[in-house]
Parts: sequence; structure tokens; C-alpha cells
Amino acid sequence: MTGILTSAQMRSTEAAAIACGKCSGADLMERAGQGAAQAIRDAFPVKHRHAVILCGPGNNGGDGFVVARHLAQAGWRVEVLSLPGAGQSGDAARMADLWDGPREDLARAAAEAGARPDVVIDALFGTGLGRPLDPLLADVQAAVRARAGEGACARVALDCPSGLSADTGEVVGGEDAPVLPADLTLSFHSPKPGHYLSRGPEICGALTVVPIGLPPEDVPPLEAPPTGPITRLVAPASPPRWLGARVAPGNGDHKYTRGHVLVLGGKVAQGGAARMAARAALRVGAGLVTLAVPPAALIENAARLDAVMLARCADAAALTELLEDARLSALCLGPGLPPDARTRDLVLAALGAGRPTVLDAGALSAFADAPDALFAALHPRVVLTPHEGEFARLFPDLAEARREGSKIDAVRVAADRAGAVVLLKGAATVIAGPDGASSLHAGVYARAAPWLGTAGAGDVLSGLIAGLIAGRGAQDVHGQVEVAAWLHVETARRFGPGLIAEDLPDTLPQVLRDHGL
Ligand SMILES: NC(=O)C1=CN([C@@H]2O[C@H](COP(=O)(O)OP(=O)(O)OC[C@H]3O[C@@H](n4cnc5c(N)ncnc54)[C@H](O)[C@@H]3O)[C@@H](O)[C@H]2O)[C@@H](O)CC1
Ligand SMILES: Nc1ncnc2c1ncn2[C@@H]1O[C@H](COP(=O)(O)OP(=O)(O)O)[C@@H](O)[C@H]1O
Ligand SMILES: [K+]
Repeated sequence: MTGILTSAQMRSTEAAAIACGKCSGADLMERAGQGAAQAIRDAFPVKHRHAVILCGPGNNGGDGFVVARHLAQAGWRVEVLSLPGAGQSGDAARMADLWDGPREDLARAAAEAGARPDVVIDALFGTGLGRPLDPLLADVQAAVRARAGEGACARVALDCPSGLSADTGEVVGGEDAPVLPADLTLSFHSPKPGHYLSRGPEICGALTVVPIGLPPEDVPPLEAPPTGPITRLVAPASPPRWLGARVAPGNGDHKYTRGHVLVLGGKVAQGGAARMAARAALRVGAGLVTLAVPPAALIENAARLDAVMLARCADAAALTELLEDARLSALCLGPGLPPDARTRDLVLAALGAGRPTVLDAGALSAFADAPDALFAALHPRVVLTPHEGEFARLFPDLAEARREGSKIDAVRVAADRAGAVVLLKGAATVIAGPDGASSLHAGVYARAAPWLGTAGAGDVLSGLIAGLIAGRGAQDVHGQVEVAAWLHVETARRFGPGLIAEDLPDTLPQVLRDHGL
């Protein structure tokens, strides 16, 4: 799986490669600029041959000078508009010296009209942006306007659109601070968290990763960096090789080896969410699924269920009794449960059994007043699946800190505090385990699945996870949660327009078949 590197991890990867003598900083900059120039030529057909490149004061600007040289060598007309100080030190200075074409001060260019380019390339700031763009933006915008007029020309950002934090996906300086949106962003070596999180996808436009000859992202640098573990990207472009091993039953399997999921259902007339979770667990591969509901809700559910079995469960004592059956191998609580004292007791009884367990919705909100009581009962084979609101109820301080930091960091701290796997939902879904491992499922760009924003989609996700951790999957809960997140989005994309939550479990078999199972 691909790794997603933060700015600090990217710097230490580069430093490690240089320190072991494999390459110099100038080599990396040359490869970055050359690769970006090629990607720009690939993205814009031959009629596009005029580029204006905005170069900043650091290495991002240095990349811009290399792109200028390679596009010019390919026959493009190229003008560089640079900030004062651009290319004045180190490798960037060497690359600026090698550029012998037109170059003008950006502030001066703002006052003069020029020929309209086909492409404006943003090489102002990349991973080194340290403060808001404010004082500069007026000049930059005026310079672009002076060239392009009000008409649109294509916008390409090198590494990261200037103004966007490569680590968080927020605009540096806050929501109203300036940023230069792009139509295409060319990230060097690996994607960065900010390309996927928060406003990143909207500001980056489209994303292409340009290799620069560093070792693969998932190979750690020679000296362990003081930058924490690398986040995995769960979004393989082609049918994932791991899917069969993770989902398909073996020939020797029978229903009990595939696992028996117990889903706790809600009161009369509040049973739909749990029924959808139960159906999803069965469809994704659990051998048996039982829905346990309050006595008054038995008749309603009996009328609605066939392959899913039904059990009576009045309270926590009844649940403990049910759990004496050791074949119940995974539990799912939350969909359709109210956030009340009964639910709290059910959750604590379920956790006491020590089995792989998914807690969602009401099972999380029931602990809004006492998250520590929940955390004290959790164990590493529990998966919490909050949406942003539920996350804020359990981790109010982390939700507050999210304004500054990244979603990935917040979920990592949450998983460590909870001692369980935490999946925080959204177009970018972040998963972290108590062991420090983290992954990101990016339902954006080519894998966008906005149809998933429909009532009950989260209930289905809970069921998918429960179904996947009920059998052999219990040995790698974090990995199975990644598979569930991937299948959830893949299934929504397969169904497409008009999706409602009930469609997800019933579309799943087509997705599995599409991918060779
Ligand atoms: N780390 C790596 O492995 C590689 C990095 N490369 C490039 O290097 C970039 C990072 O370079 P740098 O660390 O020099 O950082 P940047 O070039 O992104 O920006 C840092 C420079 O901008 C100034 N600055 C920051 N915010 C400012 C603001 N709001 N207003 C005015 N000035 C501001 C800083 O003082 C510094 O001079 C990457 O994004 C990438 O484009 C590539 O050359 C390839 C290899
Ligand atoms: N725009 C989107 N792109 C991708 N996934 C989305 C989007 N909107 C919602 N989702 C997914 O849909 C699910 C909604 O879950 P949730 O908020 O718990 O709703 P509910 O409680 O109605 O089931 C989550 O898995 C979330 O990640
Ligand atoms: K940039």
C-alpha cells in the first residue's frame, strides 16, 4: 500500500537519501522539475505551449525553475515571474542560474499586461509554507490577472497549491485566508495528507504523484525519523490483490469458521438501522448473523428477517447470558440504539465478553457524559466508528484541536487514548489503531462517492466491519476495517446515482464478483 508522507516525513526521507550518498538535493530537485514538466506536457495537449511559472523563495520555487527549463527545451514559450529572493540559496539558486529565459519580478509584472498563457504554474510555496499568504496574494493575483485577464487558464500546482497546508488540508491562516486553487496538483514522491483531508481535494483539483527516485514510500528511511509512523493510503487503483484473502471463504470453511455476528437491535419501530447492519454483515461473509432485540420488537423483526436469525435480549443480563455461547464471534452495537442507560449497560456487558466488537452511533453517544467509563472497558479488538459529531462527544478536546492539526493526528491520539481501533468517517475516512498504525481511505478524486451521504450508510459500514472481523479476520482487526471502508465506497460507486443504504448490502456481491471473487 502507498504511504502518505507529512512534510516532516518527506524532509527526513529526502535527508536520509542524501546522507547515504544515493543522490544530492540538486538531483532530487532536477528529477522533481523534470517529472513535473513531463506530467504537464502529458496533461495539456500540444496546442498548449505557453506557460507562466510563479516561483517562490524556497525549494518549491527551485522546482519551478527546473520546470521552466524543461518546458522551454520542449519548445514551450515560458515566462518566470518570481518573488524577491527566489532562488537565492542552495539548490534553488543553482536551478535559478540554469534558467536563462525571461524572468520578471512578480510585483512589477502585476503592473504590466502580457500575453495570455495557456497554463499558470504555481511554484510559490510547497511543504515549507510557514505562514498565511496574505501580504503576497494581491501581487500574485494582479500578476496573473495582468497576463490572463478574467479568462480562465489552466492552473497547475507543484507539490501543493500555495496557501494549503500539506499536512492538514486546511488553508494556512484559517478558512478565510488566501490560497491559490489548482486544476491539477503534482505531488512529489508520495501524496501528502493535505491532498486528501478537509479542503485539500477541492483546492488541489486533481492529483498526480510524480516519482523522484526516492525509495518507495512504505520503506522507512535509513535512520528512523522522529516523525511518527507513516500513514497508509487505502485506495488501490486496480482490483486489490488482498481482497480475496481478506473476504473469500476457503473450501474448508463452514458457517461457524466464517463467524457468527450478534447485532443488538433497537426498540419497536426503530429497527431498520440494525437490520441493515445485520444484512451487511451476512453479505460480506459472516457465516451466521443474529439480531438480538427487546422482547416487544420480536414480532416486527420476525416479519422482516429471513437469513438473519432473531433472539430476545431485554437487558444487559440477558446479553451476558446470550454471550455464554462462545460461537458468537463478533458483536455490533449502536445502529438504532438510543443513547441511554440501557445502551450503556449493554455496551459494558458486550465489552466484558472480550470479543471483536463494533461500537457505533447510540453506543458511542451513550457515553457522551462519561467517555472515560467507556475507554476503561475497551480493548484492542474493539472498533469505534464515530462520525464527526460522535467523535466530538467522546473526544471534545481533540475535535477542538482539529482546527489546527490534521484529522489523522486527532484519530491517532483518540485510538491511543481509547485503546481501540477508531475509524472517523467522512469523504476522507481515517483509521487508527492503539498500536500507532494509521490509514486513510480517500473517497475523493477518482474514488469520490458522494452518494454515500444518505441515512443509514454508516449503519451498513458497522455491519461490514462486524462481518469482516467475525471469522479469521479477528486476527487483523485494523486491516479488516480498511477492507470494509474500501468495499463501502466501492459498492456506492458501483451502484451510483439514487443510492439508498439498503442498496449497499445487495450491491456488494456484484463488487466482489467484479474483483474476481
Ligand atoms: N523534501 C524533498 O524531498 C523535496 C522537496 N522539493 C521541493 O521543496 C519544497 C519544499 O521546499 P522548502 O522547504 O524550501 O519550502 P517552500 O519552497 O515551500 O517555502 C519555503 C520558503 O518560503 C518562505 N515562506 C514560507 N511561508 C511564507 C509566506 N507566507 N510568505 C513569504 N514567504 C514564506 C520560507 O521562509 C522559505 O524561504 C517541496 O514542496 C518541493 O516542491 C523538491 O525539490 C523535491 C525533493
Ligand atoms: N461525500 C462522501 N464521500 C464519501 N463517503 C461519505 C460521504 N458522505 C458520507 N459518507 C460516508 O457515509 C457514511 C455515513 O455514516 P453516518 O454519518 O454514520 O450516517 P448514518 O448514521 O445515517 O448511517 C460514513 O461511512 C461516511 O464516511
Ligand atoms: K506550490
